[in-house]
Amino acid sequence: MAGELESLESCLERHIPPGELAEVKRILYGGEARKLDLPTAALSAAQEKDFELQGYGFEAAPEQLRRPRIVRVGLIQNKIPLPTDTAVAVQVAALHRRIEEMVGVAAMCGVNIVCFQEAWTMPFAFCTREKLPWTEFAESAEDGPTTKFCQELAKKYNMVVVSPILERDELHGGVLWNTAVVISNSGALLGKSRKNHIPRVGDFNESTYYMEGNTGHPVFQTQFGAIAVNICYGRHHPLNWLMYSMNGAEIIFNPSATIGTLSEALWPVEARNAAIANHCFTCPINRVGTEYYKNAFTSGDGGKAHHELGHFYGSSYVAAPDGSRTPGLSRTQDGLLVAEMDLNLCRQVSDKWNFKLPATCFPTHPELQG
Ligand SMILES: NC(=O)NCCC(=O)O
Repeated sequence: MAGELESLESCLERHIPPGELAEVKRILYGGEARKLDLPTAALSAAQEKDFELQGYGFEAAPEQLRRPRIVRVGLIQNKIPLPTDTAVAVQVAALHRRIEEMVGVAAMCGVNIVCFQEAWTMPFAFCTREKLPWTEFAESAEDGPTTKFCQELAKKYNMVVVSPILERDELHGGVLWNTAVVISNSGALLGKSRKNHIPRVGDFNESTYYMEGNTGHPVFQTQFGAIAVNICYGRHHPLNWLMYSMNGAEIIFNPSATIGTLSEALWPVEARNAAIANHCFTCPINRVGTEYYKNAFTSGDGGKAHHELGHFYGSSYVAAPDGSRTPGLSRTQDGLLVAEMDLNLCRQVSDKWNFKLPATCFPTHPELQG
């Protein structure tokens, strides 16, 4: 990608004197994250399939009464492999193939829960405001081809799969939603979580297609921990994270599609702050690359019509409740980030800092009491 910075981390590594780098990382990231020793076969497969693979671990203190609750999550960010004017079914099939190879590598790395980027089966075409062919990418969350594909992956690899798609709810008038489908490691459908804050900012014209979701703040109990999905724009709303966390989420995924000129300065702050404020792990994932549309569209601001929404800057990362975080994946390349975490850290940090407890105990807020 000409002219795009590869990543903030590679820039720091290149330019900060080695003697000061560790201190810079401590201040910026809460310390040097422990690098996971990933299998050589996985590293070679990632290289061969042309995507970045990184792995980091978060520690918790040993406890007397609870065993460590170790889980590995995988975050996948990717470009669309084909031009946006390729036939819909061909684009979907190419994305399925790409994700299949990346999930195969996640399995080699022992990933228990994998999450893909927002609307992963399609270009992020909502900027265009055109209905066809983009609405043809919508599928049933319950039994659409993508859910069936993910169920096969889940069973094959004993992995929970979080699959954010454009949903068509055939049972309720064929209405569209922006939805994350959650599939258990057994392959069973655990449920779905609909995006509950819809952007009306810049060229993010998503309300032309779907409205605020009606599924509340569901939390899914998986074999590996309690998870929730706060889709993209929901990231900017602190109370949204709070609600998932109050409902018991230990890991909150944030599958996104966002561009450098709009949100890149917010990206490292918001999900990380949510992890701190809510004593949980957060996992923001952003797509990569620039997607080109044959028909130009305007921004409704008197400016010139254009063919691109902007550069999706990747930079997916994981933040822990103690405020530490992994480095981000590349700003320009497909990537898989593996993070190992001990979920005991959530309660340990909660007991230490107590950010949430006063609100739940405060007698003038009975609505917050269980
Ligand atoms: N996909 C989406 O909601 N994008 C809006 C922009 C942002 O939240 O950064």
